[in-house]
Amino acid sequence: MPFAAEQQRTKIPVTIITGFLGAGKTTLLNYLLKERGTKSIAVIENEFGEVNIDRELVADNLLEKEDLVSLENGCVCCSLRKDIVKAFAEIETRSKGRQKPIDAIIMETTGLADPAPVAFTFFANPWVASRFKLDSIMCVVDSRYLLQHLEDAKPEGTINEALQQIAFSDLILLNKIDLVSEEEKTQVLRAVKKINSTARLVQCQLNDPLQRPSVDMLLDINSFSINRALEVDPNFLNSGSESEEESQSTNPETSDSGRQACGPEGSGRNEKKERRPKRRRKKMHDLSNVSSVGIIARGPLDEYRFNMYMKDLLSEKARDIFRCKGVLCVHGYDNQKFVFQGVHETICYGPCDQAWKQDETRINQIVFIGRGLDKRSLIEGFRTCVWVPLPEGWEEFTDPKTKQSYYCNRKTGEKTWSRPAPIATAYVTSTHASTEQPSISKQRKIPRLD
Ligand SMILES: Nc1nc2c(ncn2[C@@H]2O[C@H](COP(=O)(O)OP(=O)(O)OP(=O)(O)O)[C@@H](O)[C@H]2O)c(=O)[nH]1
Repeated sequence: MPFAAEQQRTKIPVTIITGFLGAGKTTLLNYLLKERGTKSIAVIENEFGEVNIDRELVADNLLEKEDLVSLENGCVCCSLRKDIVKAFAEIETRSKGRQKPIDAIIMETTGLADPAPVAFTFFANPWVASRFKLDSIMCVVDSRYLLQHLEDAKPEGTINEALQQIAFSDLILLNKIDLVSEEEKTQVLRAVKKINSTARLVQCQLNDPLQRPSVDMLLDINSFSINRALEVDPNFLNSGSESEEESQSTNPETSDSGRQACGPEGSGRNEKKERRPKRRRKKMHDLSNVSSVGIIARGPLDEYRFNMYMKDLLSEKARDIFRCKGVLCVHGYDNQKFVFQGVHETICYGPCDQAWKQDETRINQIVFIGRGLDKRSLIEGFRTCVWVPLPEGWEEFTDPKTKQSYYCNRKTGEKTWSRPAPIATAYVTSTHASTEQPSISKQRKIPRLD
């Protein structure tokens, strides 16, 4: 075998999973991990919000917990670009202790990431290029919301993330076909083909074992093509912001390809950049009006209150809340852990496969990602959902017809539907608050709200 081909063969294939918020990327990742057979797979998980729910949802499908590297609270295409190289280095270091070497890496990007700069790392950084090859960029499309996301008005000169993700992929999974009519599906297919007519297109329902593509169709398929990337963006190979020294770096510790990231904050002015020759102006990745609010609350949730809170919130804000998800501890369910998943107004809330472990701290973690989020009212609302014991004299009853709880004061005879509990003991923290850090989540550096 010629040397170049042999070298290519021994590189670890990397699959990038892209797709808008809530499209089904983690569902796909978990499916690939469960059905991996004898392959040993490492995962790079990138989460936009500081509260990392996906790590929790993926962890149980890993062979070893060391197989997961998390890049949190930012986008790999923006502020965390330099961290991609470090993540690869981390995987290489960790895999040295393994009996079986890593066969493949899957990187799940945030739903707001532009895959182009991530792909660029494979060509710009010689250290990465010598060890890893980009096998495929796979885009999971949410058939129900794609058209809405494509229509989103974006400021002049900025990218539409949903469009860019489709344009840059070589395999497109048209997911959630159970949620659209035939006519809607035809419209979505037409829109996808208009953006990208060359990618392989597979219709699927990733949450249904009978409607998923086989793993062989998804991993180690060698379908990324640099020529196609250049067709989509002739400037692709200039698209990074690496300076000459950075892109030649063979040491991942010093690699700093994220310094001049896309987006208004990242278009940083350092001297190196100003000395470089001018390139054709690229579209920016502008997330200035999009934010995430992460909330961590100790103590079980009152199920009824939480339902009401979400119902009220989504009846007003469903279009702007792109995504919410959480792991919850609900009062009255012993060790049962709950997962909450929301994509705009589509909500799914149910028991998790795993129970709370004996020594696990029972906390609720929830994250909202969206446009123009009102952080304080989200947190205050969530605070009222935390369950606390009833005050002296009050008892809880269940209405036999509606099955809804109501409360009765034994002494005064007063009745009420809403829980008459003081909520001052509720303990809620926000990832965006500014005061000091409580003990509950030390390693995540989440500041305390109250
Ligand atoms: N109806 C339906 N729901 C699906 C399908 N695939 C995934 N889901 C659900 O969609 C929700 C979001 O799925 P995830 O896999 O977490 O989406 P994601 O793209 O990883 O989300 P982010 O990481 O937040 O961007 C979950 O409730 C899934 O169970 C599908 O084919 N049909």
